[in-house]
Amino acid sequence: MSAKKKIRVATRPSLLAYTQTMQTVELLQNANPDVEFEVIKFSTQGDRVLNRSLTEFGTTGLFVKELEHALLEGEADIAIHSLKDVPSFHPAGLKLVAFPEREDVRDVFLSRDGSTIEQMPEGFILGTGSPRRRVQLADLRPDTNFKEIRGNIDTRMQKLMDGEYDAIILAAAGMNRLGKEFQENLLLDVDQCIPAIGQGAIAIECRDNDTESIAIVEKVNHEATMQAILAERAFMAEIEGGCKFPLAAHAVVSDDSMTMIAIVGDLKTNQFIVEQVEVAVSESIEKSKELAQQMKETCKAKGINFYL
Ligand SMILES: NCc1[nH]cc(CCC(=O)O)c1CC(=O)O
Repeated sequence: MSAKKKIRVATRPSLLAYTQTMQTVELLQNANPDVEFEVIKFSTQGDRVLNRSLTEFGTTGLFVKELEHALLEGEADIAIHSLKDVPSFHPAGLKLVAFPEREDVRDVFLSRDGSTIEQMPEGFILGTGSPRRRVQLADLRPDTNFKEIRGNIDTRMQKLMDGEYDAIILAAAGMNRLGKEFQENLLLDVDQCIPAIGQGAIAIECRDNDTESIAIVEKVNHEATMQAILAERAFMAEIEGGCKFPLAAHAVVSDDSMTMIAIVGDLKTNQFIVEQVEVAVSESIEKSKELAQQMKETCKAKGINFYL
């Protein structure tokens, strides 16, 4: 009998990254019972990786570079990412192959005392570093005092409990994957706070010439998820935006139709524009790009400067 095929899976070591990698490996294992999967953690430390990848891949994608480097160097066969962290520019030789079914796409408004956003006291302190969350929350509650926050989910929740903030915002997907419970009424509707491009989705990346790994990985792809996120990312690439200015797009595919709701804004003034389209799935990529162009024009006409 021939030896079992073995696939080396690259993950970041953070609790969320590792947990969602293990959950994705379980899907892969069920779909490929004869394959053995070995998970390898690649930390962000190490000058060799950092120096090389910074010049090779530019300055975005801080959470994916080490893993992509491991793929290119043949130290791993597949890499598992939060799609939200994967920039639209894609390095040569690699391919995003599969996107398992998306988790909850919504953001959670996590307050220290369980109050909803409507119930918060005047001038409450909200911890978020995301321009996307900031402009939308400022719209819902113009009296919000924003304060920068960093760190992983546990760190952020601890800072909330310590009283540094009255509320914070986290993606429901991360909370769910870590098994952290929260009040259902703290979930923000998609039209209250449009999620980030790719939010709630996992991307599995391979070397583009590694047909064997690609065949194994493709089995866990979820078609409707893939169509939706490819449309969101086409929109993002056309806008040419990262996470420095307020940008959001969320697509839902159902049967042959796709709806997309998107915002582009200006962090200086908290102004933003919202657009919604419904198109046939067959033209979703094209129409998403058109929407991006059209929104850029609207911003120009209204004097909204989103390139900062
Ligand atoms: N920017 C960090 C990040 N990247 C992916 C997730 C988890 C949720 C997801 O997979 O979309 C988070 C945390 C958060 O925004 O709360």
